[in-house]
Amino acid sequence: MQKIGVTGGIGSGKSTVCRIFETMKIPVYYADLRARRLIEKDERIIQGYKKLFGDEAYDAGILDRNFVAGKVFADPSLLRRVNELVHPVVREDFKAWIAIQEADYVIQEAAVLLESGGYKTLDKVILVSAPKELRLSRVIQRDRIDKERVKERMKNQWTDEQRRLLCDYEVIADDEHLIVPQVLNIHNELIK
Ligand SMILES: CC(C)(COP(=O)(O)OP(=O)(O)OC[C@H]1O[C@@H](n2cnc3c(N)ncnc32)[C@H](O)[C@@H]1O)[C@@H](O)C(=O)NCCC(=O)NCCS
Ligand SMILES: Nc1ncnc2c1ncn2[C@@H]1O[C@H](COP(=O)(O)OP(=O)(O)OP(=O)(O)O)[C@@H](O)[C@H]1O
Repeated sequence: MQKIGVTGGIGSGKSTVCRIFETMKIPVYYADLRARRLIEKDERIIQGYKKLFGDEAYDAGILDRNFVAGKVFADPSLLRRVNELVHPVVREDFKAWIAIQEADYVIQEAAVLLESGGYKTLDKVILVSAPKELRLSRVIQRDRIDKERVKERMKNQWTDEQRRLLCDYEVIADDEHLIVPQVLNIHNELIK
């Protein structure tokens, strides 16, 4: 079974694109979503996060995400340590998930798939791109989050130019291109 990555910056439209693949019965592993669960369930991550941020990072088993986000996105070395804790566990979880899927191909959706090196075990990667300013305004509107906080995350992610060098396909998810036909074209290529 082919393993396909879908990546792109914060607010690019990855999840929207993946929902279109899902309507064609393609299973999608949402790495950010799974990571959120694993950060509160996997003992190796919990112990690691407590070491880095103190026991108070968790309240009744629930991670104080705002507190941790405020620290890691302002400190690249801390973010690296957090990534080193989380990404191997996500990779392991993805492997177990694949084992129970049945389809022509499966998708892993992740914002930092290239940055993390996770793409190396995948067959093809699709980039979902949109201009930075548009991504900013989408996330601010969707999450009611402060502009500076979104920018901080962007600083810790690659640019579309960097991503393009490693990706096999691109879905342009700006205000001018329709995404459904682009997704259909890629799907047809993949099932050939
Ligand atoms: C810092 C944390 C607690 C913030 O939680 P929060 O609920 O605010 O964000 P969430 O996890 O839903 O991610 C939202 C978006 O932030 C960006 N983001 C998240 N983690 C990272 C990262 N390690 N590097 C760059 N951008 C990131 C992505 O665009 C992502 O889609 C959390 O993101 C975290 O622990 N991240 C590190 C682990 C990780 O890399 N997870 C995601 C990929 S597997
Ligand atoms: N092609 C598009 N045209 C207009 N709006 C879009 C388009 N694609 C996505 N959006 C909107 O932009 C916002 C971000 O999209 P989405 O949640 O799919 O992005 P994402 O890349 O998964 O984001 P994140 O990395 O933050 O999880 C959503 O509110 C979504 O409805």
